[in-house]
Amino acid sequence: MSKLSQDKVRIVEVGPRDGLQNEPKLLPAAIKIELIDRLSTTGLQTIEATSFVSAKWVPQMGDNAEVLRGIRRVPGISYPVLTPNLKGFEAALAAGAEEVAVFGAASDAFSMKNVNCSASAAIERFKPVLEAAKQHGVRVRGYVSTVVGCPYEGAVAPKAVVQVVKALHDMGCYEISLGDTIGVGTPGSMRKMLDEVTRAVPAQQLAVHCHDTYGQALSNILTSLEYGIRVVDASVSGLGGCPYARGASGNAATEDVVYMLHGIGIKTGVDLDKLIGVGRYICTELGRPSESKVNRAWKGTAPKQT
Ligand SMILES: CC(C)(COP(=O)([O-])OP(=O)([O-])OC[C@H]1O[C@@H](n2cnc3c(N)ncnc32)[C@H](O)[C@@H]1OP(=O)([O-])[O-])[C@@H](O)C(=O)NCCC(=O)NCCSC(=O)C[C@@](C)(O)CC(=O)[O-]
Repeated sequence: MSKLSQDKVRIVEVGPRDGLQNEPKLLPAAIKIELIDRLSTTGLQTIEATSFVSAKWVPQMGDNAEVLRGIRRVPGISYPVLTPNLKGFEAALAAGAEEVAVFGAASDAFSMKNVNCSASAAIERFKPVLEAAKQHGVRVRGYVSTVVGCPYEGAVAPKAVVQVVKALHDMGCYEISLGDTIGVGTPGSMRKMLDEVTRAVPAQQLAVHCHDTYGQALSNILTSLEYGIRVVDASVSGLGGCPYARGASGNAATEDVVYMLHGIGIKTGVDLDKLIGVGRYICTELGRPSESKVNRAWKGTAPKQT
């Protein structure tokens, strides 16, 4: 673990999408834009802005084009958006997307609830997205949900995860994010899954996306670092969850992830003070407390770490 202290981790901030898609309060586009603009001042390099899915399915993302068009894009920061199919990709492209993400799952039951088709049918829908993205010079990230557990099928076999990860990798996704969608994973189940996935696809092309339902997200992220993974998804103040995984809480809070990584000596480029300010801003707008322990405890400076 000592070698880690020279390393860098890129954080993919998913609060404006993964966070807000599952907040009961519908925020106006102007607040979402303000959130993303404020996040752009914190040193984050990747901020997932919205998703081009059906507003009938996820009404919270119905203002996707307005949000993507409204943000102030900072050079050097990527603002990916979710696109489940070609229709979503075309709408995202028209609104100026330069990076998109396709999202598959390792469990059929979850895939049916989430995108109304099986896991393998979803992969088929991604093929034209990847082709169109290539033509337009748009980068594509891939997600695999339910990598350790599914809300409908229970434990998920690592082999099922490998199959989807490999399909997305072979299709041309530059990075694949492994989603513990319902936050049931532990370092034990993460290791079993990562043992097999990192044999199939290099750790340099993987990310982790750990929801914190059972309070294991930071431990699971730390476990993924042991495997050489250096991209971590997180949601400011731990906002959100997944609309098709009832009871799942939000992602690891970005503030907590940054605090942990900086404590190990890993660089993220993120200014924790600024990030905490953004977390407080969006929680005030949502009228809810922050899920970030660091945000709640912060008194202006980090306590001395030993
Ligand atoms: C995928 C669909 C659209 C399929 O939905 P469907 O009903 O099977 O689609 P369809 O092709 O049969 O079309 C039905 C209607 O939807 C429209 N439609 C078709 N595509 C689009 C589109 N892209 N954008 C807007 N509208 C669309 C289409 O035009 C048509 O409109 P109508 O003729 O009825 O007026 C639907 O199931 C859907 O939108 N699902 C939402 C999924 C979602 O956003 N889930 C949350 C994100 S995933 C997640 O959170 C997990 C992740 C990534 O964070 C990682 C983790 O934690 O594991």
